[in-house]
Amino acid sequence: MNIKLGTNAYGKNAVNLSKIIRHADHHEFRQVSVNVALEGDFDTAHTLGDNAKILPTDTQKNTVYVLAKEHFTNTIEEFGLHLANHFISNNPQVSKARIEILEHTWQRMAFDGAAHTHSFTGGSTEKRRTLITQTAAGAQVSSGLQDLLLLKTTDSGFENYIKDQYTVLKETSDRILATKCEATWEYTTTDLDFEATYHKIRTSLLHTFAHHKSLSVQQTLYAIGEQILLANDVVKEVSLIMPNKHHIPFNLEQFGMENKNEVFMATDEPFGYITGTVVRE
Ligand SMILES: O=c1[nH]c(=O)c2[nH]c(=O)[nH]c2[nH]1
Repeated sequence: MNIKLGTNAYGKNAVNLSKIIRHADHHEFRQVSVNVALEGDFDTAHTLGDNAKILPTDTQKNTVYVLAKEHFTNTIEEFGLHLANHFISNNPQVSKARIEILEHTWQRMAFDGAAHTHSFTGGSTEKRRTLITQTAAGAQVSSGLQDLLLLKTTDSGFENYIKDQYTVLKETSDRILATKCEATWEYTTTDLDFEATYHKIRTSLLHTFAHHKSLSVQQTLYAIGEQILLANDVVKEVSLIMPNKHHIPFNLEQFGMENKNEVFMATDEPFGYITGTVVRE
């Protein structure tokens, strides 16, 4: 029987790093979590225990902190590209470097419309994310966001679906639509204004969610992906995960009252799980 090593990778996950960027009149605070994964010629490490081609994950972790001093000054995309390039350029045994960066957002406190110089609020669930993959052929960047809570109180319905012997769900032309959105988009280039493009796409996502008259989560998902592609030539495709965070009308009739679509029971589980990728033909 012939046995060999299949796909493999190794690296350091959750390298948690925060950085103060000191500007003349205010501080910027950045907090990221970095995952490094390397693929390459590591067969003998697995089959013989020969570590001659292994750059320790501890060294990978240190590299993230050291390079952050000079090279984490801008977007997570630029920092990720620098890290990926470092591992590829300095390690001939590495054929692919994957750098994933998750950014937790902190906002400067504002008093009477003026941002405080060095105090921040955080705790939003939303995170910005990027994945850089670099091989000898070049680098590929995909970016996105996760844990973005979205909700609208009208302009959402769900009707005309299949009804079989197990269907009890009532049709509705007016329901709450709520989701915890995860979006990932693949860029066609590594040479672009990552900051401006990110904010343009995020705004487009919010705008479409807000203005779309939704016949289903599926339709809203497609509309968001379509708008992002229509407005951004630099985006190749968009993947969205939009769980349906149900708010079910509570039956007030059992207490002699009418529920005019005002009182709901928010249920965490089970939840609908709607995913899709929107691509150019
Ligand atoms: O937007 C929706 N899509 C579904 O597929 C679905 N299924 C369901 O029970 N409610 C909903 N809502």
